[in-house]
Amino acid sequence: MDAYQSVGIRRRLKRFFRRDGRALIFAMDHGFEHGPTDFEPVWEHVDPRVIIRKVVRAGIDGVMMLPGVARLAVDELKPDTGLMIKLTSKTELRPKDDQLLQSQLGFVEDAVKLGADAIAATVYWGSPAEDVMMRQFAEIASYAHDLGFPVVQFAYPRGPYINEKYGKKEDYRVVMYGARAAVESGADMIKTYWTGSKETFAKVVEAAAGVPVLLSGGAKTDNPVDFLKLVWEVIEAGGAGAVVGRNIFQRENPEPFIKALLKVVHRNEDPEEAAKAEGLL
Ligand SMILES: O=P(O)(O)OC[C@H]1O[C@](O)(COP(=O)(O)O)[C@@H](O)[C@@H]1O
Repeated sequence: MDAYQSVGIRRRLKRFFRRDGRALIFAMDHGFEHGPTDFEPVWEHVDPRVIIRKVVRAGIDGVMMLPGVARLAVDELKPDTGLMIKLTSKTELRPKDDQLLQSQLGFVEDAVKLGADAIAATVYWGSPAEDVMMRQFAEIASYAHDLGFPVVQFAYPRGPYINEKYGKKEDYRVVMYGARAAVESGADMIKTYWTGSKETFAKVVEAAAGVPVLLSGGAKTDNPVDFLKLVWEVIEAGGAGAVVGRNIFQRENPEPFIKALLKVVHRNEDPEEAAKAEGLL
């Protein structure tokens, strides 16, 4: 018979993933990680209530945010919207070299009190501060699992040695390495970078050995169809979906775009067809 924790982890993961095993999750931790200037393209979205109301109305599967934003905006969520609370971040105010460390800013109990369904933390694999983040993730994951909560690792390789040896953090060998390190350190869901092709992203998915790999959205694309095509390739490569921030909240009217994304993620719809159906083309 399964331990209570295992049942809890399975049940809470289902709040994000539909029967197809895929999810589209909205990322809303930028006010801290990048600063409020990230919202300048559509300033009204700086109020988390405003943008969370829109993404929930559009049918998003889950949302990710820091504890303080959850306190402001969770009333906008539907009962079945998955809530992911991230417990680490860093500001862009600290010295550049220190930005290769994500620090812990909240605790597992805080996420539990807020009604989280999953708990997230970032590890910058390859950073000079990798050791600190490994320990941080281990402590968060161990306690979260004890309480029956799944843990999500934002596995973001970055550091001087990576650039020296591989040239860029998006090299598939690096991304694949980070995803595998996330699996081996106990992650139940992984978010990472696009590797440039379906073939190489498929290797990242394979290296994750069945732990769902989701795309980290990245900077907003001018043409929304370009992002829809990127997500389509992720799904074709075996990815489990995407966690998207700027490509949603930096668009004036994000709802049709989200609905098109949901068609691509959950119905394998052709990106241009999905865009047309939502009036984006
Ligand atoms: O590491 P970067 O490139 O600064 O981006 C970090 C941001 O990207 C995310 O992981 C995903 O958001 P985006 O879709 O805007 O890239 C956010 O959760 C996080 O704040």
